[in-house]
Amino acid sequence: MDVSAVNSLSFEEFVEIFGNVVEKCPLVAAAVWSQRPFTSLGDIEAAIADFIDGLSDSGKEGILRCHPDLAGRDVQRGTLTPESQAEQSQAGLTQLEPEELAQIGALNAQYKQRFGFPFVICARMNDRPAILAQLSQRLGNKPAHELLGAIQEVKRICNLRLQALVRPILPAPAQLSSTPPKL
Ligand SMILES: NC(=O)N[C@H]1NC(=O)NC1=O
Repeated sequence: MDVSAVNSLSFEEFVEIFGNVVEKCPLVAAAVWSQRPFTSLGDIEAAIADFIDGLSDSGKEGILRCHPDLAGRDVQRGTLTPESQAEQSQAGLTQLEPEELAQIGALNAQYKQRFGFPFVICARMNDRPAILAQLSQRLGNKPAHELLGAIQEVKRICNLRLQALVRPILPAPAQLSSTPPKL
């Protein structure tokens, strides 16, 4: 759909379609709907980013806590959202060997113990080794720094989900002149 089609959606339709651009947080879509008309895909992204940035730390943590663990219980149970399923599958996280599952499970638990929210990373922009390396590396971050870094990842995931839903505005085609240029 293009941006003008987005602008013509009712509140209910908008939340139905955009309710999971931030995982399990339809409130984000509900909050930005009133900012229509949007001028571009980037404009929608910016409205969402502004809303998230305006949340308190506990609000940001709430957003992170709505994310499923990577290669976690929801993967095993088949209860991921369709978006998360596609992302985790693309990063190779839905078909891990038992040792890899145990390794990522232990690191996820350590991360959650340290920061109080699950490890979040844009799976589509990383492969399995990069995700494991980031998980180990980010465990060493200071909590305030990690909260902001994790929220950046939420925005990356959101941007890719938005791109799957909205066509960017294409530049208008150049006008063809009917009279040949004078030489
Ligand atoms: N925990 C976590 O990062 N979850 C996610 N990342 C991603 O790209 N999709 C998700 O559901």
